[in-house]
Amino acid sequence: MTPDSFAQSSVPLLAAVDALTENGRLRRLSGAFARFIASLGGASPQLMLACVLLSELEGRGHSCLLLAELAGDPAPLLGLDGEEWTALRAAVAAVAPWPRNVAAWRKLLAECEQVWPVGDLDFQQPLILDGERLYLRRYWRDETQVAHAVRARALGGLLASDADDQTGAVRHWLDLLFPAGQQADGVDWQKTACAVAMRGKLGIITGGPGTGKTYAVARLLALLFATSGGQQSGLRVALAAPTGKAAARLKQSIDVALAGLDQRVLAVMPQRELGAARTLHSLLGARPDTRAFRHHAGNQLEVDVLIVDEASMIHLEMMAALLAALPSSARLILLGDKDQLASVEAGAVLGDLCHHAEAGGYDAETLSYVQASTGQQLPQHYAGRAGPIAQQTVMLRKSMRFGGPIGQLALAVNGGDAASAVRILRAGSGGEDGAKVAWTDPAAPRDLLQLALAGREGAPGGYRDYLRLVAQGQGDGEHLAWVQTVLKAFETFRILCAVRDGEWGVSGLNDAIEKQLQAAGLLRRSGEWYVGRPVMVTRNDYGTGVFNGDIGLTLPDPARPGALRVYFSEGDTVRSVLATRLRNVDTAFAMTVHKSQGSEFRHTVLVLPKEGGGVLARELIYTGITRAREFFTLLTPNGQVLLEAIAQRTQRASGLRELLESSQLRS
Ligand SMILES: Nc1ncnc2c1ncn2[C@@H]1O[C@H](COP(=O)(O)OP(=O)(O)OP(=O)(O)O)[C@@H](O)[C@H]1O
Repeated sequence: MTPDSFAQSSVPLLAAVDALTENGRLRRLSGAFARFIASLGGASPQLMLACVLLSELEGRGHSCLLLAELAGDPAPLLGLDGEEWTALRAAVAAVAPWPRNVAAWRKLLAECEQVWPVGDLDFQQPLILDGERLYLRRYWRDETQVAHAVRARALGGLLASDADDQTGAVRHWLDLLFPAGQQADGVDWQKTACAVAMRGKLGIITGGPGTGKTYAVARLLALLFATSGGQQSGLRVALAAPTGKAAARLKQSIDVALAGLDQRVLAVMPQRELGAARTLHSLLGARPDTRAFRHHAGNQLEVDVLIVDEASMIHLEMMAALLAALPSSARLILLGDKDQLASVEAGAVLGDLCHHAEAGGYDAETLSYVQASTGQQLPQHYAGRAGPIAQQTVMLRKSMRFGGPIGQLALAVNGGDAASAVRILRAGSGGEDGAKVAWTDPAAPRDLLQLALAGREGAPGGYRDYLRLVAQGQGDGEHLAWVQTVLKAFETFRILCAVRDGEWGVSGLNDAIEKQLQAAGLLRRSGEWYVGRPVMVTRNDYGTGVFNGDIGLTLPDPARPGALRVYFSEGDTVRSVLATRLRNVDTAFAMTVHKSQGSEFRHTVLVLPKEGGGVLARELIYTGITRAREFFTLLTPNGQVLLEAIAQRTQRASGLRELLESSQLRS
């Protein structure tokens, strides 16, 4: 085909793409990306359609496009209905042959000028065809780098079970640190996790909320100090998490856990303070207006141990950057819940890393090391040959915090058992006031407003509490102490939504709640900024030092009468910024489940919309439930939506899992 005939043959497809874009069914970026690829020359309508799909999927967190989806029916994956997909397909088929199966798609794409089929000579084409996956070059590179780096860490320099001195020392300290013994299946998984993390340069500890990940990692730190010189240890430890809130929570929990250590262990710990936990952006040295970091392969971090919490929130690009910046001599410990929602941006790194965590899959070498270092024989059903990452991964299986209905509900949802989930929720609602879990069927959003105002009978929260504290003012007390009291009260209760738009979404509910609180005399709104306004930052701002996802409260500035500041809680400290300096913020009485990751509230309300589909899946419900520390309320105008969501699993297309297992890594 000549360039002109290429352009002509793409006209019907681009018209179909534009029509869907106008209706808000496709991202504007997707059509623009396909046009950009066509502008480089030689793009067939089939390739342009693949580009549109690839771009759409990237927006939904997938790192690649599986040719099997392209050859089958990708409509559900794209959130399109059958007719919309048929229109796109017909626009291609009208002018060019429609590839019949995966092999035909592979052949067609491999012949495109803008596609690099891995293994051929690389001309730096923007698209990459790797086996039966089509990638944007950036994600292919990130996946490859992550797989290389993680495998190298999992394989390199492992302690052997017969390395008598070192393994013996690990055993000695572990027996002291974990005297109580069994937790689940006759195994102390926390002790096992510490032993496995001591074995090499990678330790992955996954588990649901309250399974003691932080408790275990605090003991791991003590063990690392004890075996590296005790009080004279010069071990450089860094603590980090994807968000400021999660970082502050990690530091607080580690401090509490360290304080509870046995005196014999404390005696060998260095007296110096662990540094504050930082966000990954700050640890790596993010720079304004660029995706590059100050720390990278050529200027690595100066740490010996890096502990990263809430690892499920780390997206592919960030994980690649983190691994590049970490010296190979440093130990990386990842903590997180593999069943939570994956990162907002592309990738499902922790989920891919933890693919075998449930089953174990430990090989003979690992079993023998665990026996030598912990004195425990893992049950036979955890034995297997699951690859190097699985050997360095331990799943904590018993919640130390949730025994009651919230824990049971989370388990039922995670296991896809909708009937039990409904039973637990309904039993709570029918029971006494103050039930730990409850289900409310509102007819209209205004039914939610009472809950937003005052919580439910016997369960704490409602925004009334913190707003009353705001109204009382600081009196004769110290300003900062008052701010901390108000922030604490605000943190007890939160309304989480599954979706952003519509009357049951974040935007509709924020408006409605604001009006209700105003009508109740709890808010005095005048203009955009008002005393008591909770806000969420929607974009990193290096000038003011606030980051996407940070939540703050607007309160009077003690130094300037009439001025307002937004206060952000960070563990024991509070940061504040003049309200007028914050440009990218939303009101945050209601927030999405996605944005709530890394936070917990005493009472969490999860609001589901009237219609299912889209983002509504098991992981979202599970993440919402596990944000509740003591009380959970589900609110949905249509119970069917809950059932459908529990039945639906989120699968993100990625080649990472396969790569991690492969002994022949692409390069
Ligand atoms: N082995 C244990 N013995 C006694 N208490 C424990 C043990 N493990 C954990 N806990 C307690 O259980 C609670 C939850 O533990 P921890 O905060 O470490 O869990 P987590 O998995 O890090 O939770 P989250 O998901 O909230 O981050 C804490 O109060 C902790 O002190």
